[in-house]
Amino acid sequence: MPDPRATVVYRTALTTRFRGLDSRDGVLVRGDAGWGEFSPFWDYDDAECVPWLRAAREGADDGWPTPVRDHVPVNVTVPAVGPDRAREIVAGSRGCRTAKVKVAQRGSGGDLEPLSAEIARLEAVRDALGSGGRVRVDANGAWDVDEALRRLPHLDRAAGGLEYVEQPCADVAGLAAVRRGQRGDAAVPVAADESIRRAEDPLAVVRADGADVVVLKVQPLGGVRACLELAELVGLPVVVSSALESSVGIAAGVALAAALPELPYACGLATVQLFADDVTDHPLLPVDGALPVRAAEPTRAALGATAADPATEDRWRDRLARVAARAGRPTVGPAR
Ligand SMILES: O=C(O)CCC(=O)C1=CC=C[C@@H](O)[C@@H]1C(=O)O
Ligand SMILES: [Mg+2]
Repeated sequence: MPDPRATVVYRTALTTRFRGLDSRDGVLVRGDAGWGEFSPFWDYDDAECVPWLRAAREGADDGWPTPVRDHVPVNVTVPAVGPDRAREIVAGSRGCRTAKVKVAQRGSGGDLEPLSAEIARLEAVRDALGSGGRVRVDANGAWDVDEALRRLPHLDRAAGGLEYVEQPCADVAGLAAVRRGQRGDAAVPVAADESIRRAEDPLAVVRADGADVVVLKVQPLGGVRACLELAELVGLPVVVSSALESSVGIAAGVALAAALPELPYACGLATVQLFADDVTDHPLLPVDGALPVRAAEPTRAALGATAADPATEDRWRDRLARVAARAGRPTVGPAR
């Protein structure tokens, strides 16, 4: 096993296919302040990975700002699964009172999932949550404006009321058009995710009146402090969400959620539930629908169970070295 005081490459299967992935991998880096995670998805190029590395180094070298709360309410994340599995995921969510449901999935032929399948999933989620719970959907930018306006009233009804729709369309103009195009009294609020984390100018969506809520993810946005600054500039309610990390990366999201002055919505940080194995014996899993505000310390046994195969290990070490060279500072920890 690699020296856990330096850098460790992990890999785990996912319990349910998510974002087209059946497994997740990344690097944990250790510094004077603790642990950080560097785990950009493989479809991100080296330039896009630089903020992810900045976030990992913040966790390892600087630690987190002072929290203003000691727990963070979280949502259960329901991938694009059938109604029975959706019900099971909500029932096993450790008390989450909010569910985020993936919609607008494309099949292998490129066709959008039928509306009837999305309705069945949402009805099952509402049934499992009961009337007091909240339901939101995430379309990951896959609809055009007409498709969003056509589907949203049906999904809103099936869910017994949607809290918001995350990234219904790919671009800022589309988000603004979805906000404008809905009937006033039945309008589903719009949350911007990709329009913040993958945008050259994350404030463009705010200027265009394209969002009611913004989703902030620590790694792609360059760290907890960078997100706190962005939240202040944006001036809209913030939902902190994961980038599907191990408990080490989730702890950074929790640190952000804990430091925000206001936290009106449940956060998308319960995704360790999608990991078959975690890097610690004390995973950041919800208790009564909330995560405790604390760090996550990798443990020897868990690192053994999640140790990456040599090819994955080499791939990550090469990527880390390339991105570190771009970022202008040496890789954290000694090379192998
Ligand atoms: O917000 C959540 O409930 C969980 C995190 C989540 O949905 C995501 C994590 C990682 C990649 C993204 O495609 C996805 C998202 O779009 O928000
Ligand atoms: Mg999203």
